[in-house]
Amino acid sequence: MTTKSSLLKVILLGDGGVGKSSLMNRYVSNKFDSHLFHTIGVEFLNKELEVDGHMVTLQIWDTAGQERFRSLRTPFYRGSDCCLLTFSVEDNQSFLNLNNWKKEFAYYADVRDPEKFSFVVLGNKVDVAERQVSMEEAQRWCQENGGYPYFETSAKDATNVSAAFEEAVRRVLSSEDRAEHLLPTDTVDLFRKPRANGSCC
Ligand SMILES: Nc1nc2c(ncn2[C@@H]2O[C@H](COP(=O)(O)OP(=O)(O)OP(=O)(O)O)[C@@H](O)[C@H]2O)c(=O)[nH]1
Repeated sequence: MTTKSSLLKVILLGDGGVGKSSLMNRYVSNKFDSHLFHTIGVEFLNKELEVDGHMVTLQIWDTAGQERFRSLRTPFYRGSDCCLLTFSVEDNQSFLNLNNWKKEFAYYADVRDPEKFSFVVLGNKVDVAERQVSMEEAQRWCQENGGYPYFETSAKDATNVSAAFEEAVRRVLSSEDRAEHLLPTDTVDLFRKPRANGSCC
């Protein structure tokens, strides 16, 4: 087991109101607020965890999904190790918009090959009775877009929230340039080069 912790940046993207802030708060603080305000710009929280023997400091960036905050969020995409594309299963438009979110991320994060980047897709609010997006539809979209892992989550009742974030870490650690991600958190690598499937600041 490694004793030093690696720093990984994970970013949550998706339409306003799909539950990005709620997923982050559930995962980091194990709390849920049914009256959250919209995020303005970006916010981030850190969480330490161990995945398959690796100590990791996960830096989770929560972004504003509303279109009017686009220019405030996009500068923070660069350097992400994994992107959690989030929609709400009770809102079909938020599912249809996943393509736009993927494109926006790839453009501003300077990702050359989105099929190889570590995207994970979250269908949130599975606790609601009336869904507009089926699990099969979402899985099909993931298959057609590079075979991204798909998780049906609920920030409200905590379904699959930890599993989704842990999968994000596994994807990054098992990616081709794994060694690059194992820098301890107290190290600044001045020579860090842009990754083949992503970018860094
Ligand atoms: N039923 C249910 N409601 C949820 C869930 N997750 C979030 N919500 C509710 O959905 C609303 C929006 O949640 P947020 O977490 O603020 O959504 P967001 O994606 O961060 O929104 P922006 O900040 O505008 O981008 C809030 O009222 C939450 O309480 C969930 O899993 N189930």
